[in-house]
Amino acid sequence: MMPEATDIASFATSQLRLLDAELQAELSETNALLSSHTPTALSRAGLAILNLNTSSIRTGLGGKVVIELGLDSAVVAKGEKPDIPEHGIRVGDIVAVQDQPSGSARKTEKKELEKKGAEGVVLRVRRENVEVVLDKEDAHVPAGGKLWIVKLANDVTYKRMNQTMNRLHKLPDQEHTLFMRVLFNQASPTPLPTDVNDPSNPLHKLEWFDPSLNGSQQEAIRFALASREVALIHGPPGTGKTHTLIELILQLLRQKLRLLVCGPSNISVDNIVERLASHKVPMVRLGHPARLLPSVLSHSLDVLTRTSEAAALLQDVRKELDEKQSSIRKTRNAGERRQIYTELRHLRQEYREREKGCVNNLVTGSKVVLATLHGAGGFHLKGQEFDVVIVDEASQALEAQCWVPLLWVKANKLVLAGDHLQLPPTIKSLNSKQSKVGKTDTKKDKDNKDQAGKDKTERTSGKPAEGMTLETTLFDRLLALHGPSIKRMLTTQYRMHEKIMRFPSDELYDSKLIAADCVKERLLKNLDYEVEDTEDTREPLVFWDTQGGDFPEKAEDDGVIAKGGKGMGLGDSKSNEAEAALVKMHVSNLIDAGVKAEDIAVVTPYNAQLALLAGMLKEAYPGIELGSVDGFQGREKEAVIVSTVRSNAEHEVGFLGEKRRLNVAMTRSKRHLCVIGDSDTISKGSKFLKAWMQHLEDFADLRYPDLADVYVDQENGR
Ligand SMILES: Nc1ncnc2c1ncn2[C@@H]1O[C@H](COP(=O)(O)OP(=O)(O)OP(=O)(O)O)[C@@H](O)[C@H]1O
Repeated sequence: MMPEATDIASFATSQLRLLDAELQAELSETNALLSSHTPTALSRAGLAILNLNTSSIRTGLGGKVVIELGLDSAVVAKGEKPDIPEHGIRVGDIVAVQDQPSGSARKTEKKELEKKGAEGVVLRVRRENVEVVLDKEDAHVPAGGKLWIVKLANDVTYKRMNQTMNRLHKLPDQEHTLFMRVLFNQASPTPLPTDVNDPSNPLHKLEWFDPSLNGSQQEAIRFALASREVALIHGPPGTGKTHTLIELILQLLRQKLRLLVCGPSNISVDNIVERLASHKVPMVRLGHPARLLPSVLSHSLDVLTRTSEAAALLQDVRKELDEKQSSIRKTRNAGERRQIYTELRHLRQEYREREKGCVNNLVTGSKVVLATLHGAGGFHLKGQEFDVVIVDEASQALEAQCWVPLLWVKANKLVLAGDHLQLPPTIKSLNSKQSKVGKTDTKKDKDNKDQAGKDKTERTSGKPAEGMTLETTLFDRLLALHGPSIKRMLTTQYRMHEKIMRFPSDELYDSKLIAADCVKERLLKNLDYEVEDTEDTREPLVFWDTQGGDFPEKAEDDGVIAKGGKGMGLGDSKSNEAEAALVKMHVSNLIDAGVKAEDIAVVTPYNAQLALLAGMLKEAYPGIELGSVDGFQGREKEAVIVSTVRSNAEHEVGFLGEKRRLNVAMTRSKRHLCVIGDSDTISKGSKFLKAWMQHLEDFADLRYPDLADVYVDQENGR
C-alpha cells in the first residue's frame, strides 16, 4: 500500500522544529567549549588564532568590509618568517575578531564575545595571514593591541534553511506546483512516455556523447530524461554517479533546457564544474572565489563580473570605498567619523546596484548555473526560472537544504543523485534517533546497537511530517513515498577488487554490484610502480582477528579537544592500543613491500583511536592518511586498513552498529582491504555485523595476531 500524502505546511512546521533543536545543540556545544577552555587551549585545539594584528582593511564583494590579520611582530622571533602556527580555522568558518584576553583567562563567555569586537566569515587563509569579511558594515574593528580570532557556531546555513521552510509553510495551496505535489505524494509522477518515435519524447533519437557509458548508467540517464517531475539516481560506491550526471547535463542542454546544478558542499559542485569544463560547456559558478577550487575560478561569477565590460565602473566605486574606509582609521573627530560612515553607506548602495546589474546579465544569460544548495538561496537567483534542478550527493544533504534551490527559483523538475546506504548528513540534536549515529564518537556512542543500524528506508515513516527526523533526507523520503520505481541504480563499480566489493554488494545492494573488468582483479603487487609480491600485496582482503582478550579496548575521556575542534569531543571515546600496534605492523609490512605511504589510509570510527594512531604512524610515514570513517566518505585509496577498536566482554559495539558507517569503511579501498577487529565482540553486535564476521572468516585471508610479535615489531622501531 502506498504511504499517505503529506501535508506540506505540517511538513514545514516539523522541519522548523527539528532545525531549531539542531541549532540549539550546535550553539550549546560551542558555548560549552568556549566557556570551559582558556584561549591557549582553544588555540592548541585549532579553534582560535592568537597574537594577531590588523594588517589591512579593504572592500570585498557586496561592498563588505574585509580585514586582513597577520601575526603581531612582537611574537615573531628575529629572522623567522611571520607564519601563523598551525590551526583549524577554515574558509567559511564564522569567527569573532576581538582584543585578546590573557592566555590563561578562563571562561570566554558568549556574552563577552558579543560585546567586544566583530563577527565575520573567514574569507581566505594563507600561511602568513587570514582575511575575515565582517558581518556588519559599521562593526567596531578592534585596533591597537593584540587580537585573536575564535571560531563560533555556524548559524548561517540554519538561517537560510529556516527562511526556506518558513516560506514553504506559508506558500498558498494554489502555488503548490504539480512537481511539488509529487514530492509530497499529493500527486503521482506522470507516467513515462513509451513511444520513442514520438518527437516530443525526450528519448527520441537519443545519441550518447560518451559511448563508453555502461548499461545501468544509460538506463539511469534515460529515466532522468524521460521523468517529468522527479528522478533519483542511486549511485553505490565507485559506480560513476558524477560521470553519469555529466552525460545527463549534456543531454539536457542539447534539448535546450536551462539547468541549476547543486551539491551540499563546494567540492561536490566544483567536481562537476571541472568535468563540464572539459566539454567546453559555458556556465556560471556562484559562490565566493575563495571557496572555489582554483581550476574552476574562470567560471566563477565573481571573476566573470570583473572581466566583463561593466567591471571597470565597479572598480572605480570599489577604489573610492577603500579610500574612505581607511580614512576612518585616521580620524579622531566623532563628527567627521559619522560623516564618513554616511558617505560609505551611500557608496556601498551604489556599488551593490552596479554589481547587481552586471551579475544579473551574466546569470540570466547562462544555460547552466552551479552553486551549493545553500548558495542557490542567494539574491542572484531569486525568481530565476530553471527547467531542471540537479542535486549531486543528495543523500548527504538535509532535506531543508534541498528546498533552498527548489523554493527560491522556479523549477519544474528535480534529479537527485546519491546513495542512501552511505552516511547521511551529520546531526547533533538529541531529539532524533540519528543523534546516536552522529559523526562524532562522543557519549552518543553508548547503547547504539543494531537499532541505529536499521536500514533508513525501513525507519522512514510514510507520514514524514509526523515520524520524521532531521536525518531523513529528501532522497530517503521520496524512496519511501514512491518506492523503487522512482529511482534507477548504477550497478557497475570502477573502484574495488571483486573480493572487496562482495560483502557490501550482497548485504546492502541486493547482490547487484558488478566489478568492472579493469578493477576486479587489481592487486597491490600490480601497482604501476615496483611492489614486491608478498602475502599482503597479493591479497585483496585480509582479516586480523584479535579475539581472545589480548587486544582490549579502553574507554577514554577525551578531556582535550580534538584537533580542529573535530568532534569537539568532550564525551567518551574508545581506543585500543594493541590494535593500533597491529595496524602499525601491517602498515610497515606494506611499506617494506614497496607500497607508497601515500597509497595507504587507516580509518577508524573513534577519535581517540585516531589520535593514538597519529602518534604512532605520522612521524614514521608522513604520507599516510589517517581519518575517521565519516571523514573518508567520498574518498578512495589503493590500500585501506580499518581499525574497528571494539573488544569487550559485554559485546558492546557502539558506533560499529551503524551499517552505513561500515559500508563507507569497507568500500574505500581499491586493491587491498585489511580489517582489524575482535570477531567475538563484533559478531554479537547485530545481524549485519555477524554476517560480516562470517564473510571475513570464509573469504578473507584470516590471520590471528600474536601479541608478542606485534610488540617485538614495535620495539624494533618499525
Ligand atoms: N562507463 C564508465 N567506463 C569507464 N570508467 C568509468 C565509467 N563510469 C565511471 N567510470 C570511472 O569510475 C570512477 C568513478 O566515477 P565517478 O567519480 O563519477 O564516481 P562517483 O560515483 O561519483 O564516485 P563516488 O563513489 O565517490 O560517489 C571514475 O574514475 C570514472 O572515470
